[in-house]
Amino acid sequence: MRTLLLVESNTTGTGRLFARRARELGYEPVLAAADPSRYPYAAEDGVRVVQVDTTDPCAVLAADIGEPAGVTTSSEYFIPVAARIAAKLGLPGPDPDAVTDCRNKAHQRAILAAMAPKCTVVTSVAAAVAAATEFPVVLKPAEGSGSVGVLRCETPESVASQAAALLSVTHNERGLPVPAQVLVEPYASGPEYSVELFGDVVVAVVRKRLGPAPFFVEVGHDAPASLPPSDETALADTARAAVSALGLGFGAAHVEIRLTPDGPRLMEVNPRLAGGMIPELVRAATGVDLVAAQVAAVLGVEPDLRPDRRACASLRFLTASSASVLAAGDTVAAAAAVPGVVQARLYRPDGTSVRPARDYRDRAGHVLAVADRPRAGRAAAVAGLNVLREAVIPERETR
Ligand SMILES: Nc1ncnc2c1ncn2[C@@H]1O[C@H](COP(=O)(O)OP(=O)(O)OP(=O)(O)O)[C@@H](O)[C@H]1O
Repeated sequence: MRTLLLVESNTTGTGRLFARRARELGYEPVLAAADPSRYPYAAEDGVRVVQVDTTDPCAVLAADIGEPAGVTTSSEYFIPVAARIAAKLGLPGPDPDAVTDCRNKAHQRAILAAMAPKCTVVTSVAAAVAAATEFPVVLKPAEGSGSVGVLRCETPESVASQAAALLSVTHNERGLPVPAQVLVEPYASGPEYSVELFGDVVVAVVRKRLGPAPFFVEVGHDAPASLPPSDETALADTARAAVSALGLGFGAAHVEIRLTPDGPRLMEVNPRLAGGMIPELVRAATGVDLVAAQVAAVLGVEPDLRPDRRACASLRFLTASSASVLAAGDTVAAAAAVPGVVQARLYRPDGTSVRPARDYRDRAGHVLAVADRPRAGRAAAVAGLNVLREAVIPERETR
């Protein structure tokens, strides 16, 4: 049996699509997982799961994984392990050292200094306060994703408390150790975009919408970004240059860039597909299936990156503005029935508490809309979100 080995998966968003796309290409997915209970979709979709210590490439190779024809992951945390396993098996994949280094933001900033905000890497609260000379600054952990722990700070006091909070974290949400390093950077102003690259092909430039400061929660995305061609070219050139400088270039890369008054400034290069349903957004806008392309690339199959449409797709995520509880009622069906909306979802069951969002984990659902024109796409997504929002009941109204 020809198999695709998935080394863990993301738990939200596009995780289960990797297994589905493998099957569509004629390969059977096998999911290696330390804790299979994270992935209810595996049982629902009949995906074979092998329980193993996925932090150790040798342990995975020694497990009952058959003879994979390709290896990949949709989880940020396991990109280096998947790359090492692919390399050991002589299968297509990214350079393991390049993806390992890339996951450390301090390393990234050192390589990409000319393209990114000036960054100081600190290991103590006092050093963080000393590094914050002009406000606002942004503090963030050296390793992480989904904007977890990323905070805009306006005062030395908030720098001190955020640095202390970040330095007290020793393990990430998967229980893996994280370096005791914090980045302190000047705040770069301007709208933010992501360039969705595949190899050196720009598949899409996406406009990112953020929730209220001091957090950086992605609350919406629009594709295409509808920029003047010169700005689009500047973003694409910056993304390609960054990926190349980091020694990446295999498969998908998700490159986040702010367009500041002084030109493009890199926020981050991710050596993977975008999360946050962006691959679904890109597929709705262009017809290019980035998940299928990534699965094809690791299997050594030519990925199909040809767009077959020019639609305008908009995603809007559901968040709460005060402490709330979810009660779906008929809101999902009602939001899905809004003209232009092609997908509406709530992520958690009735009765789940929802707090104002600090990072991606606090998002409670989303709406995806498609239209012929950018403004119509955005309007449909907002209209759908307004309907879905009725599922979020402020706690004060439930007392
Ligand atoms: N120096 C900065 N100036 C302005 N905004 C910043 C800066 N650094 C980070 N941000 C904002 O915070 C967001 C998250 O930062 P970063 O990408 O480093 O964290 P992350 O946890 O890897 O998030 P993600 O997985 O969403 O990319 C950025 O997309 C950007 O909006």
